[in-house]
Amino acid sequence: MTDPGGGIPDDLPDLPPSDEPTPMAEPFHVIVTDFLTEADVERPILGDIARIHLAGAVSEDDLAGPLPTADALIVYHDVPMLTEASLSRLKHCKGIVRAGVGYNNIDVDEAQRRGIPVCNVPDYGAEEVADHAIMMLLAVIRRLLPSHEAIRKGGWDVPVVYGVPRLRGRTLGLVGCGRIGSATALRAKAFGLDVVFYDPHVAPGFEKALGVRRASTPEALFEQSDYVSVHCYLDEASHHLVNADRLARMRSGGVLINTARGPIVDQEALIEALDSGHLAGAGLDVVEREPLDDDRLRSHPRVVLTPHVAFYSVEGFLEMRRKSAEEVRRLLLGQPPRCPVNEAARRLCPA
Ligand SMILES: NC(=O)C1=CN([C@@H]2O[C@H](COP(=O)(O)OP(=O)(O)OC[C@H]3O[C@@H](n4cnc5c(N)ncnc54)[C@H](O)[C@@H]3O)[C@@H](O)[C@H]2O)C=CC1
Ligand SMILES: O=C(O)C(=O)COP(=O)(O)O
Repeated sequence: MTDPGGGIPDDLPDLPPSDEPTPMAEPFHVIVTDFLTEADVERPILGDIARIHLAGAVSEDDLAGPLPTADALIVYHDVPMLTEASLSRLKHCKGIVRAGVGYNNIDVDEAQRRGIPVCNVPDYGAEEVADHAIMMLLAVIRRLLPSHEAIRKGGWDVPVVYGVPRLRGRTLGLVGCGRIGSATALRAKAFGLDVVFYDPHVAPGFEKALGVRRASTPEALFEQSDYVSVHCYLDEASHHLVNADRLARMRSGGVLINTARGPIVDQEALIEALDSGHLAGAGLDVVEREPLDDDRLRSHPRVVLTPHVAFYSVEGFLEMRRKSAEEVRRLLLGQPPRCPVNEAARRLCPA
């Protein structure tokens, strides 16, 4: 897929300073596993030391041939999972860079066992995702799509909004309050929402600094919330964290927004809560299996869907590509990486 808003940015970094190691006679081999169809951003950053191969893989099998030659990988999201099978094919890989925040599509533990450093790009599109979450909340609550559809069909259907609640004074619960959760909290406060979060890993006192409240358990969060927006990462602990029991604890007429990862929400439980009327609606940028294969969600009148695009802006996407290529450059040259996610990568950082 080609980035529709892509192109070469004006502010690409200068060529490497002359005290860097001399480029090798035999260039490194960087494989971009999926998604990209042009390396116009990556080549100016890596071209003096590496050849870039766009594998265009849509399944792990597609990577079987190219992987043994890789000195580094840039991984997007189209390959469903970079598992042990793929990692075992890497013979001299100096590092894997996930071009994005969530690295749940890479078996990081297996990479660790093999001593392969893994890094991500955690800082390129938090504001876009927060904007997207708020947009979805507003669209669901203010019934944007039914209104729009009615007009498209020739109507001017005022009753479509009857029953819409006032936003100010309601409570938004955030599951996870890291970069994106915090950015969503700040936006929600500007709308007059009371914000509460559940996040077992953020430091005490964080809530005061942000001007929000903290719930001590997921149950407490759901019980206090009219609306819930999901912003944690996907791991074993957060898989199906949003389940039937917790949805039932939400105030009636609630709305669930998920811009994080589909499997954090039990999709069956969500559909039941929508169909029973307990939930007034949902906004989903991510679903359990992508692309969406469930017609009940696709055609649901109170669900707003987008195809995993919350991160996207022209500027954010270019920033992510540039930061990914710069990280690969550091790994290839044996320099400390900027954003290590496993111990093998952290070991390259000075103490
Ligand atoms: N839809 C999209 O386009 C995008 C989605 N994402 C997703 O959003 C997630 C969050 O991104 P950031 O805020 O940048 O990450 P972050 O690492 O800054 O924040 C994640 C927060 O979730 C918390 N957390 C982890 N497990 C939890 C649990 N079981 N319960 C409650 N909180 C928990 C962590 O303590 C952390 O504070 C990413 O991991 C990624 O999956 C990220 C970028 C774009
Ligand atoms: O950066 C992230 O984590 C994202 O979700 C961005 O989208 P992707 O995962 O690349 O489909």
